[in-house]
Amino acid sequence: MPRFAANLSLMFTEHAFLDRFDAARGAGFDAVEFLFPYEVEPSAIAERLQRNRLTQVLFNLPPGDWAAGEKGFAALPDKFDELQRSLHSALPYALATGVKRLHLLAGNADRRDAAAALAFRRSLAVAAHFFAPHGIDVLIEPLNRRDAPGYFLDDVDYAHALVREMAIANLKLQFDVYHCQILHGDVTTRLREMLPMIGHVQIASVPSRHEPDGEELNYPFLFDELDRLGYAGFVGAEYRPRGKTEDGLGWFKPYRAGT
Ligand SMILES: O=C(O)[C@@H](O)C(=O)CO
Ligand SMILES: [Mg+2]
Repeated sequence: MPRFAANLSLMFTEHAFLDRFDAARGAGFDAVEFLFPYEVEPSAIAERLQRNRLTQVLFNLPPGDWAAGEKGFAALPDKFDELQRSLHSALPYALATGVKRLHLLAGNADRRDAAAALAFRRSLAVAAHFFAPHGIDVLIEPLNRRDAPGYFLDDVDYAHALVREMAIANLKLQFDVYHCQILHGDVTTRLREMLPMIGHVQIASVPSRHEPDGEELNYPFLFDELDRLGYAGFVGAEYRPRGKTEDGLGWFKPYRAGT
């Protein structure tokens, strides 16, 4: 049975950020993820995780000015210093939360630009090397072009080939089913092919990015497929609830611990 993590940047937003940990536990989750922790002290997050016996499964490395549309720096040759500083800023959060996966954002750049592609490879190697002594994987995630126009990493096959080719033990693919379905389709075949490189899976319905309970994809089939493939990682519920988060958890009921 897949192990689900509630994404606290999108779910339980009825509550203040720190109170979302309590709400996730109350709804039966054992694990959480979120986009960015950087506006809260690491110790405050650690305290909520401990109090609720929650596993922190993922968060993103700093993105730059997110509100202004920045989405990281890894593929931006002129921002290598900023990339390096961002690794240091994330480390105290990683240590306090015990997280074992960090998503490295690529930034807005053209994938066909040789300088951007080279910068991306260099950043991946540097970030993976930086976090390896802490037992932390660095993940890259292709985003669809409708939600993230201009984003460097806009192709799942390219990302998978890159991770395979670089062959760094703690560099992995973050396979967001929602983005993959919008970019390419053929999700099941890609999961089968890419599983050895996959460090994290995320889900949402397509096209609405609401609860994973209908629309284009058959999630019960995909969850069973992850089991058939022997996927041992987490599945991040990264969706925007249609209404109150608790009211939309019907999809999760069969997978709740103790049910
Ligand atoms: O899918 C997404 O949007 C997220 O996983 C993310 O990290 C975007 O930055
Ligand atoms: Mg995602």
